[in-house]
Order: sequence, then C-alpha cells, then structure tokens
Amino acid sequence: MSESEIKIFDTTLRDGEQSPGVSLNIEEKLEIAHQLANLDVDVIEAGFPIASEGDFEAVKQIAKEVQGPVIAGLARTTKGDIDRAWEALKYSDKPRIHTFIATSPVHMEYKLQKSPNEVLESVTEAVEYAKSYTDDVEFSAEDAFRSDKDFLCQVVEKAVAAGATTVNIPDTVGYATPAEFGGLIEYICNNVPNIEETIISVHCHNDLGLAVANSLAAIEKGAQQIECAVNGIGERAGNTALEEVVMALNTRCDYFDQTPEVTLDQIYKTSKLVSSLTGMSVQANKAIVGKNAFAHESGIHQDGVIKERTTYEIMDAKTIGLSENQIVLGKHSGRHAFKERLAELGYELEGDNLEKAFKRFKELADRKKSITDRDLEALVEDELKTIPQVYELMETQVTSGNEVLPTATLKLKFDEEVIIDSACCEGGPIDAVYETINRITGLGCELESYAIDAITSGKDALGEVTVKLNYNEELFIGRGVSIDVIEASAKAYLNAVNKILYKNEELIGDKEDN
Ligand SMILES: CC(=O)SCCNC(=O)CCNC(=O)[C@H](O)C(C)(C)COP(=O)(O)OP(=O)(O)OC[C@H]1O[C@@H](n2cnc3c(N)ncnc32)[C@H](O)[C@@H]1OP(=O)(O)O
Ligand SMILES: CC(C)C(=O)C(=O)O
Ligand SMILES: [Mg+2]
Repeated sequence: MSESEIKIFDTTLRDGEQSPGVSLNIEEKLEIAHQLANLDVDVIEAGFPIASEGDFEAVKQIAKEVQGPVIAGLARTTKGDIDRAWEALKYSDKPRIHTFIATSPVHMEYKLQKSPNEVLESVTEAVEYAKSYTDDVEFSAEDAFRSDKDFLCQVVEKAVAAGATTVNIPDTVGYATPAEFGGLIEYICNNVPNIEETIISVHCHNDLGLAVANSLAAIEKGAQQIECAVNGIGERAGNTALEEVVMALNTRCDYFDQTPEVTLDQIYKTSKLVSSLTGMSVQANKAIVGKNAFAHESGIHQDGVIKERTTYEIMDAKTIGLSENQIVLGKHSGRHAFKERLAELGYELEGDNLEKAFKRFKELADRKKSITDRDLEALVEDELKTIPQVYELMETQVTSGNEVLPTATLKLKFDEEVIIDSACCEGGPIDAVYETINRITGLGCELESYAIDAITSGKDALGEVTVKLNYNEELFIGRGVSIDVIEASAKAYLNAVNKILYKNEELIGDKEDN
C-alpha cells in the first residue's frame, strides 16, 4: 500500500452533529466545511438530507460551494432517503451517496424488524439504486462489529457486487477492542471474494475510549479509509478523533508506513472552529488539541525541553498550526524555565537577585494556581528594588471579626535580629498591622493614603497595595504585592518605612543603639 492510500472521511457535520446538544445552522456548517477543505480531508460527510429541511439545504450548499473533497450525504436503504440525498448532492463535482443498514441480530430483530434475508435484499437494492445516480457509493453495515461474521461477509460481498466503491465497517456502539477489530477486518479481507474491488472503511465509536486504537488496528489489517470527527465529537462518547488518528499515523509513520494527505498545520484552527461553533469545549488534557497537549509545567521537563525540545515532545506544536509549545510556570517549575521566561519579559536576573526572585516565585506558586507574566513582573520589580530591606516582613497574623477587636502580630527582621510585636486597633486589621509596625520601628509616621489594586485576574489574583506615609512633612510612597491583602499592606508600609530609613540613615543607628 502506498503512502497516500489512507483516506480521511470526516463526519463532523453528520455524526459529529449527532452529539447531544449540538445543532449547527447552514452558515456554520458551510464555515466548517470550507475549513475541512483547507484541512484537505478526502471526504466531507455533510449531513443526512432526509433528516430535515435545514440538513438538506446545508448539504446542498456545501455540495455547491465546497471544492476539493468528495461530498457525501447519508441515506437509509430506502428510495426516499436516497432520492433526497441525491437532490442535495448532485451539485457537487464529487458526490457520494452513503447508504446504510444495520446487520447485527439485535438491530435486525428489534429495530428494523427485518429478517437477515430482507436486509441482504435491501443492501443490493439500495446500492444499485444509489449507483443509478452516481458512481461513488458507500455502503455501511451498521453495528457491523456485533454482527455475525459470516453474515457480515455476505452483506459486504453483496454491497460490492451491487457496485459499492467503499464498504464501511462500523463499531457503532464502541464495543470492540483493537485486536478484535483488527481481526474482523482481516477476516473480511480473507473471506469476501470480491473485497479487492472496494475500499474498506472503518467507523469507530468511543464508548470505551478505544475508537482511535480500533481504527489504527484496522489500518494495520487492511482498512484504507478512516471515518472520524474533529475533536472526536459524535453520537454518545463520540467518534474517532480526526486529529488523533491523523497525528498518530503521521508521528508513527515509521510503524504504520502510511500517512493521510491532510494539511497538518490546519488541525488546530479546525479544532478551534468546531469547538466554538458546536459549543463543545475541548478538555485541557485532550491529545493533540487540548490546552495542555504542548504545555510543560514541571521543572525537570521544562529544563529538558529548553535544552532539547524532543526530550519531552514527540510532536512539534508548529506541525498542527500552533505557534509554539508552552512553558507554564507553576509550583513544579525550576530555575531554568523561570530565568528563561524572565529574559523573555526583559529581565536579566543573575546570582543573588535570581535566587531571591525564584524563592518568592515558589512561595507565590504554592498559593496561586497559575502564574501570569504580570505576576512575574510584579514579583521581579519588587525584588529589583534597590532600597535596602532594613525591615523585612517575616510573618503576619491577624485576628478580626465583628465581635473582636482587630489585633495584628508581626514578626519582622531588622538586621540579624527578629522582632515580634502586636497591637490592636479599632480601625480594622490593616490599621492594627500598621500600628504594630509603628510600635516596632518607633517612627512617628502617618498614613496619608492607602490604595489597593488587583493586578492579575481571578480568585487568586495578586493584590498591589500602595501607601503614602508622611514623615516630618515629607511623603514616602511604598508598594507591596501579594496574593494576601494583609501581607501586601504590611509590605507596602514597610517599603515606605525602608525608604524613610534610606533617606535618614541616622535613624538606623539610633534603633541599633536601643
Ligand atoms: C448509527 C447512526 O448514526 S445512524 C444515523 C442516525 N442519525 C439520525 O437518526 C439523525 C436523523 N434522523 C432523523 O431525522 C429521523 O430519525 C429520520 C428523519 C431519519 C426518520 O424519522 P422517522 O420517520 O420519524 O422515524 P424514526 O426515526 O422514529 O425511526 C426510524 C425508522 O427508520 C428505520 N430504519 C432505521 N435505519 C434504517 C435503515 N438503515 N434503512 C431503512 N430503515 C431504517 C427504523 O426501523 C424505523 O422504521 P419504522 O418507522 O418503520 O419503525
Ligand atoms: C451510519 C453509520 C456509519 C454510523 O454512524 C454508525 O454505524 O455509527
Ligand atoms: Mg456513527
């Protein structure tokens, strides 16, 4: 089999739209169909024309407008369905009628209420009837995997004899395991005498999470077309995910030796479009197109990827149309990634400054889920301050409540000394903090203004407090950043106090003498 023989049959607009809760209008379907053509899929199953006026119109418009791929429409084995499908498809220069009937005992007996012989007859009739409209006819044996193998082989043989150019073997309810499904395809190849005259297709559902694995197993045993949907959407747990099966065949072409001719760098864009128009969001850890698929959070991985991408990436994010992989800074990150991100933001930190900033980053990351660039800037700007940290905040503890007099206890570092003190204040917990700092420093400064700003978003946003202190009729501005408002307030006040001490060095000596 040559490299181009794996066909990608996209059913996002038909089976994908069968996802509970999804309904696309004609414009949305057209937009997706154009994008699927950009992706270069071989077949677009545009809908089920008998299902509704809207579905009919969408298939018709897609058949008229979308060039490149074959345009398919689904039809039961009834003449009415096939006529309606053709009415919509006839505008395409590559139309395919896709007709189907179930072949498993349970479907034939209870749903169709037809005998196996009646089903066999309708296969021949429907395929021949569809052939009267177009050369390109696909036949599907719905619930093929749960069908009797030998009966299934008879059905396939009849479909091929009637002119089906593609015969599809669905695992309609996602019941197969890979070895079994591959085995079924092998069995069909070995037991249907005219099988060489058609293309074998597979259509796997994901009820046990095995749709992609089953499709790949089928490819190994002779299937040449995979039916799939973008983001794996579809009936119940969905269909084979297009992006997964395509990237598996592509990334492991050393193993499969066959790759579909899909324009890989359109994958991400297509996934985004489908998720936004269907409203079905993609889970973060979804293979290929999930938000985390090319993101690294742990320090050892980040270090590896920075030094050589392939240490932890088997695919390049650019291949699927993403601009780059992502180094996500969080509590598992290390110095290499931290330093690299700071450099990207324009901060060249080395030695002690880097160590201090890294320590603060880890403290912040322990308390905050994700660290944004703005968090880093705030953190580093604070760290780069040239004002000596005469007083450094070590710990804060505050009690407050409607029946309690607000009380603050602070532990500060002054030179090598650790000072603990507390104060209470009716004005509130922040006033109590400031009163405590005044008691420790002995500076008679007054708070002129206090402002707080959330500088990053979300529940765990960093707060930035700015204070103005009046000392001997001179104003000193202090800034403090933390996820904790009390801590940010204490830091801001101490920052202004340190500025006062920087300007009035003699006060430090006085304090040491005491
Ligand atoms: C595995 C799959 O994904 S198959 C595709 C599933 N997709 C859909 O069903 C979406 C679109 N479907 C629809 O809009 C509607 O079901 C329609 C328009 C197709 C049919 O609607 P209704 O005529 O009201 O029938 P309803 O859906 O209730 O029942 C299905 C009928 O089709 C019959 N049927 C089911 N599959 C086939 C088939 N492949 N060939 C012939 N008849 C079939 C059923 O036995 C049942 O017949 P009955 O009315 O004689 O009992
Ligand atoms: C109509 C067929 C191909 C189908 O969707 C299925 O069997 O799952
Ligand atoms: Mg299906």
